[in-house]
Parts: sequence; structure tokens; C-alpha cells
Amino acid sequence: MGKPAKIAPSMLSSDFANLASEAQRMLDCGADWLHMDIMDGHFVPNLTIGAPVIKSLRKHTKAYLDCHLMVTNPLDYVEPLGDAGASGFTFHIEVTKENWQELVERIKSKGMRPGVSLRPGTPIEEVYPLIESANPVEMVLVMTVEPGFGGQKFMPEMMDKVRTLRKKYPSLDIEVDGGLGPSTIDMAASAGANCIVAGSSVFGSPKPAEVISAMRKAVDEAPRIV
Ligand SMILES: O=C(CO)[C@@H](O)[C@H](O)COP(=O)(O)O
Repeated sequence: MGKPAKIAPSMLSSDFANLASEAQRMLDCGADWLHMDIMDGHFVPNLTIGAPVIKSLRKHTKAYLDCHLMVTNPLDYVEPLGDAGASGFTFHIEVTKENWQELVERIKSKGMRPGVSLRPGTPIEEVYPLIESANPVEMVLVMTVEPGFGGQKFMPEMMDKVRTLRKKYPSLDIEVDGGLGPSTIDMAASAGANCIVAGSSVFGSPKPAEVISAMRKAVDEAPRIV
């Protein structure tokens, strides 16, 4: 039995003007987590939401808010996001090589679950110290597109990173994000990913509950590589 599946619709593909009802619609369709893309227009060329929106959404739901920080200065977001009610706080290794220890400590002290993410061009070895630390991150998010926008094409070559991580760390939560849907889920699931972020495939479907359930089945029934 592998790690349980966590299916996390990316709210970036939702109708932001109706965020609370879109979130509830996803939960009613079987979502485990709500994936919240926080972009600063600097680390990535897109600007989305921040702590005020998380705070507003938190008033409408008790769901796990899986926040992915595509920002240059994640430390600045810890306090506001913790106070706003974020559940997970996943930062990028490319901007935290010098201060990830302090960052992880502060994320945990605000009651959030720390994760680390990496761009497609970043070698997987860069996150090992964060997993092996005495105060470790609890999830690795392997980007399967260049971060910044929904609706891009899945990069199958990123599955080598997932396989390597799963072999080395059998009980780690491994999340994948970008281009996931019915046609790519088997690649991610068989490589060992258990947390699946999906935007366009879920929100673009007339039957989102079926897409979510098919992705869960693929993860739960994937042949285990460890
Ligand atoms: O973080 C990002 C993009 O940077 C993602 O969460 C996307 O929003 C996923 O969307 P799809 O690729 O599934 O459409």
C-alpha cells in the first residue's frame, strides 16, 4: 500500500469571482485539498492572489488549503498566510538556498505544513538536504511545467525526478503539478506521485467528479516501485 492519494484541484483555473462556491464545488466532487497558486509577478510572470484571499476563503471552508508560493521572498508570506489560515506552505528551492532552515522553522511555528518545490530545470538533488534535515519539509512538489500559468503541456521527463524521490524516500508526500489529467495521470502515479494538482483537466471537464475519481484510482492502484 502506497501513500494515500490527495487530489488537489488548482483554483487558478476556477472562476476567481466565485472562489468560495468553486471551492465547495470541488470538495463536493471529491477533492481532498484545494491548491492555491500564489504568484508575485516576479518569480513568475503572473500575479495571482495573496493572504487576503486565503483569509476570505478560509471563512467559507475548513478544507486543507495547499498553498504554492511562486514568489521571490517566501519569508515575507509566512506570517500573513499563517494568520490567514493556510494549511500547507510550499516554497521554491531556487530562492531559498540560503535560508530554507529558518523558513521551515517559521512555517511550522505558524502551524503550517512545509513543502519545497522545484522548477523543471532544477536538479532533484537540491532538495535532499531539506528532506534529510532534523527539521524536514513534509512534501516535495515536482513541477511538471514551467511555473506561472495553467493549461500547459505535461513534461514526462520530470517523472525521473519523481521515481528517484520515491525510491529514496518511500513515505514522502510527492506532489506533481502541471498538465495533469486523465491522459497523464498514469505516468505520474506509476512514477510514485501521490499528491496530484490539476487545473484545466478538472475545471474544463463537464464531469469534474469523474476526472477526480479517475485520478484517485490511478494513484491508489498504481504498481508500487518500492
Ligand atoms: O502552479 C501552477 C502553474 O504554475 C499550476 O497549479 C497550474 O494551475 C496547473 O494547471 P494545469 O496545468 O493543470 O492546467
